[in-house]
This record gives sequence, C-alpha cells and structure tokens, in this order.
Amino acid sequence: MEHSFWHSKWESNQIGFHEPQGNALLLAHASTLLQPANPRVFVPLCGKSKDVGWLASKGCEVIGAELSALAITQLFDELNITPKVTELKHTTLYQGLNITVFQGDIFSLSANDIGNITGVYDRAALVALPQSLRERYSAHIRAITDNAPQLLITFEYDQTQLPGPPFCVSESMVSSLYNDYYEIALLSATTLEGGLKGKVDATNLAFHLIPRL
Ligand SMILES: C[S@@+](CC[C@H](N)C(=O)[O-])C[C@H]1O[C@@H](n2cnc3c(N)ncnc32)[C@H](O)[C@@H]1O
Repeated sequence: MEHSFWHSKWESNQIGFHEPQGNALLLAHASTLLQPANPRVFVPLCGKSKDVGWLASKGCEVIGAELSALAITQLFDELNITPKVTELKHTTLYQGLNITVFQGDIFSLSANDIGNITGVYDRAALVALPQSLRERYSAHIRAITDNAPQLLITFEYDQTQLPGPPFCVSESMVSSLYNDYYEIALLSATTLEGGLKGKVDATNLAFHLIPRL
C-alpha cells in the first residue's frame, strides 16, 4: 500500500484494525516474548496498539516502528505518557518510560537504530502488506533484528472474497517466507468470531518463529 493510504486511514480515523482491549493471542502466547531476561521487543507497524503498553507493563523495553505521527501521538496520549521527541535525519524518535517508537518508513530503519532485540511481535504488520512487499519486509525484519524469535499473528481466509488489507497469510506463506531461517511452530488456529470485517470466515493463526541454529 502507498504511505498515503495509511496516512488517510489515520486522518479519517478508519482504524478498524485497532483493538481497544489489545490482542487476546498476545495474552495467550506472551511467554514466547517474555521469557528472555531483560526482554527488548520490537513491534513493527505498531499503530497505537494497546499491546505496546501491555508489553511495557510486563517489564519489556518496547521498540515500535510506525509511519503515522498521529498514531504515535495517540499511542502515548492513551498511555498518559508525554514522550520526548527527537528529530533524526531519517526518522523521528518518540521516547517515554520503557517505550521507544520510530516514526517513518520501516524500511529506513537499521539494526543500529533499534539495537539488540530479543523478540519480534508481529500483529497486523505482515498481513497489512501486499504480497509484493512481504518478501522484502520479512527479510528486512530478520536483518534488523538479527533473526530474533517472533510471535507472528496472521489471518487465513479466502482472498478472493475480500481485497485486503488485512491480506490472507496462510501457514504455507509463512513457511515460504521464514522456513529457511526459523523453525515454525503453529501455536494456535482459532476461528475469528464474526468473520473478517463481518464478511468472510477467517482463521487467526499464531506462530512462534524460533531461529535455526
Ligand atoms: C493494520 S495496521 C496495524 C497496527 C498495529 N500493529 C495493530 O495491531 O493495531 C498497520 C500499521 O502499519 C503502519 N504502516 C504501514 N506501512 C508502514 C511502513 N512502510 N512503515 C511503518 N509503518 C507502516 C500503518 O500506518 C498502520 O498503523
């Protein structure tokens, strides 16, 4: 999707992807991210996800990446945190307590920017991208996190029934993107109550990607 697509979604508050109560599958599978000592969790395409604050409340240092400044402002506002804002050459940094969010295109971030990462939480990030970008995105996430383990949540549904985003990312698609680098454990496959956008039957898949040694 063009950047303008996402900016206009935020400007018009058309953010149906946002979960006001946070994501239930994160709660179910949080141990995949919380287990290491001093967890530093990267949340790509974080929006104003409640999961950012939840991970921070569990003792994680959370590093987010998000295109929309509006989303980031709302994220910190809703956490009652006034972030320190620093303009860098290629990004703007928002920092408050144990949360740092980089504003800008995820593809402009480097490993140096985000530092050591113990886990990646990908909810509504990979599935937000069209097929043409997913290979580049998955390689980029691996590169900047040094193949950190991931908790990856996707939707599987009949793509002919709905244009996306979110796009269908099936188990075989996850495998073709990540299998060379990670052992892929399917943690759960649950029916999405009410269907996707109330229109099409869908399954919510949660994967733990464990780096191959
Ligand atoms: C479907 S939303 C998901 C947000 C969040 N993960 C959640 O669970 O609510 C996708 C988000 O990715 C952001 N985004 C899209 N393309 C991006 C890019 N190239 N770099 C950084 N953020 C991007 C959008 O602004 C949007 O907030």
